[in-house]
Amino acid sequence: MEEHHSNSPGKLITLDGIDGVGKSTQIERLANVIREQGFEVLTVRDPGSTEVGSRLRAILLDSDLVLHRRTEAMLFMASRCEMIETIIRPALAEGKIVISDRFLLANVVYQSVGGNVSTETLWQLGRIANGGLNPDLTILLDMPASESLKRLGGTADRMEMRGEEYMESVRQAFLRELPNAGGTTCVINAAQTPEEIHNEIVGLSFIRSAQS
Ligand SMILES: Nc1ncnc2c1ncn2[C@@H]1O[C@H](COP(=O)(O)OP(=O)(O)OP(=O)(O)O)[C@@H](O)[C@H]1O
Ligand SMILES: Cc1cn([C@H]2C[C@H](O)[C@@H](COP(=O)(O)O)O2)c(=O)[nH]c1=O
Repeated sequence: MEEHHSNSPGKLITLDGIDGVGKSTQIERLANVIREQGFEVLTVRDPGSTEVGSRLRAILLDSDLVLHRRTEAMLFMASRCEMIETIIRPALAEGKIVISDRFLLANVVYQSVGGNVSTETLWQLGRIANGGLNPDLTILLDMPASESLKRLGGTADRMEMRGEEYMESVRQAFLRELPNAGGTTCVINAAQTPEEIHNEIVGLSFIRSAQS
């Protein structure tokens, strides 16, 4: 399968990182800034953003189903495939800026840690499921799991129930696997105020050049 970044007029930006680092908070701010520059922006959530993706999200995160780790991985990939083919690709073809809350990088790190599926297998399966679509920019928000998990309220989902040690291992895997995400990548310290993080994101040369 030929590997290519989105070669459509649009751009695919993804934000990722362990639970609680502040992805949703930053995506909202970033989308507003890019819209103010006159671009059409679409935000999506992985897993989710389609009917089947929302149903798979419920199965994956909130059900008590026991899943083999490869089953878990491929269900996330199935959700992403539907989101790419029915939502993301058409938006890119129309020249929109698509910002995704998570993407294949999360799949590789969350489903490889503590399981018996290698990162190499997950990258290979995930790239097939994505039809070869890579992000143009991946922003990794990074901070210790011991701090990010303090920010979470409510009922823990399947991944959060695996505990702090698992989440810190996922954090380390994010840092290790980021270079394989394709396109431009960057790490931003998430242990700052929302404003400081936002200013770093909008200051990225990729973001500034997309606006020029
Ligand atoms: N820079 C920050 N400093 C302190 N608290 C923050 C910061 N950014 C977000 N928060 C708070 O942390 C919580 C999680 O934020 P947010 O939902 O944006 O994170 P997330 O990475 O999307 O989380 P999840 O992965 O669980 O969806 C929210 O209560 C939010 O208000
Ligand atoms: C895309 C993707 C996500 N996950 C995990 C990561 C989180 O714990 C949840 C998603 O919920 P959030 O509100 O975005 O934090 O699912 C995963 O394990 N594998 C994936 O491919």
